[in-house]
Amino acid sequence: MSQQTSDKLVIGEREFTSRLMVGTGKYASMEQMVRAIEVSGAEVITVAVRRVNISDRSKESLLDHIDLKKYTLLPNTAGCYTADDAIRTCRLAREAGLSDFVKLEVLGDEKTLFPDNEELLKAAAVLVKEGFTVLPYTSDDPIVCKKLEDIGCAAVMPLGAPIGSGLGIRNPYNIRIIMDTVKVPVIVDAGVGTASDAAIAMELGCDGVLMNTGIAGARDPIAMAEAMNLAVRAGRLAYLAGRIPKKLYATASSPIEGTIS
Ligand SMILES: CC(=O)[C@@H](O)[C@H](O)COP(=O)(O)O
Repeated sequence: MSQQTSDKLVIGEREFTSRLMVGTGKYASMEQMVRAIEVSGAEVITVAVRRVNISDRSKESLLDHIDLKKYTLLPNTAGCYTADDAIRTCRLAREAGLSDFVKLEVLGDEKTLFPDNEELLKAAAVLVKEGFTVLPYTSDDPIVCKKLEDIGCAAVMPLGAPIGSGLGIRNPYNIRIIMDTVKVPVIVDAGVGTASDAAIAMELGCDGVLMNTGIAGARDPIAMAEAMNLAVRAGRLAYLAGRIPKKLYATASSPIEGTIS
């Protein structure tokens, strides 16, 4: 079996072949979103619970456009600023039959959209106890990630950069420390701007990448979805293959030993 087919991403009791997770916001149309998701090869799709009409499922909803047999839905708590609000949103998502596999976001402020880690830890503790599989969006802080793992989160999702910024992986050193610190999967979430950002995250050894704006905001979202698909797979393969050590000086590519003088 090749590395590509045997190399699964395992989160809690779920298993995935693709290591790319994608969002559903900011597309020009539902048709464009559906096509981009398909081309991205993603199996996990995150949807803001606030965007789903859960009170009246007879009305048109974002979910009408997603093949729920094909994709794993990851409801998220985008727009929640307190633990209570995020907990309530997850409960609503579960009661409405969306999923108990949730991306937990508790934001600190509207300008940075950075996580409020204090509220995040509170919400994660409650939701894990209630049986949710919790994937928390957090800052790139190894101590917070360790606390989230100890609480029982199934993965940690440190930001690469602020949501929607496209700044890429701003602190690869912290991401590496997080990977040394926790045993649960590390999924870089937010800030990925282009394919090389995704490849860098994967080459660092991250278990996956979650993104939305980098694809939906591109001039050609379908082409970018394909680029991200390839970049995540290329980065993963390069990580598994093992990069050569960096050296200051040259080493000849054609060795001189054994040559005919
Ligand atoms: C879709 C979603 O969950 C976002 O909140 C996520 O954090 C992605 O961020 P980018 O839009 O920067 O990729």
